[in-house]
Amino acid sequence: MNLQLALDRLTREECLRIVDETKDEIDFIEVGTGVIKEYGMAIVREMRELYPDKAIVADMKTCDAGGHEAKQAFEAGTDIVTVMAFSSDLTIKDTLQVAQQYGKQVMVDLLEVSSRDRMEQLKKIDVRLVSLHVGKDKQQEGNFDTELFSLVKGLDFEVTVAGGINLDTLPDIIQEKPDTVIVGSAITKSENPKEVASKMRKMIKSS
Ligand SMILES: O=C(CO)[C@H](O)[C@H](O)COP(=O)(O)O
Repeated sequence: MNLQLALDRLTREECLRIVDETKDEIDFIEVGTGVIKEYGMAIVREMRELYPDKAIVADMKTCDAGGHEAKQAFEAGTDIVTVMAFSSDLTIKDTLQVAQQYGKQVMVDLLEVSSRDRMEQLKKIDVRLVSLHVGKDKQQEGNFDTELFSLVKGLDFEVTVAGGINLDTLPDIIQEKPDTVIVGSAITKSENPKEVASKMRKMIKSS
């Protein structure tokens, strides 16, 4: 199981400081959507140059022009791009095709998707990696709930999970054995990001 650090609602300087502090505790660096909107591909390129051996996720949250946006992010050095599950199949297929050309991956974000039919369709178009996700605004009604795992039960996806995950909720999530746990604010907004990331890493790696 991997730990992915999500960098959201942060300045470039804060992103660089937090990654520097936590780099030994995390497996993936996620450059968040808002950070990309602020700094563009330049910050993805900068992370690639600073951390050549770390896996980088560009949280593009693409919902159209999939091939073009994927190419932008892969050219900047990312390993994984995100595309929304509610997008047209054509958008997802184009994104997958570009990822294949670069030898990289696509993570399909399941934000607001609750239908097993959609999951079956995603399987049919060869989606491999999905993200069970409770969005930032939706977190006002509650953080990631393990009930969400029912959406992917019995389907052969690589599964990541995200949505307000913290030290208290992590143990129940680990029980469900996702491939990757994505954590943002519980680490980035804490007084000691390294300490929180380190505790999470220990819990994840000892499971
Ligand atoms: O994609 C995101 C928001 O849309 C975040 O990266 C993801 O939810 C993880 O951050 P947090 O732990 O703060 O919820």
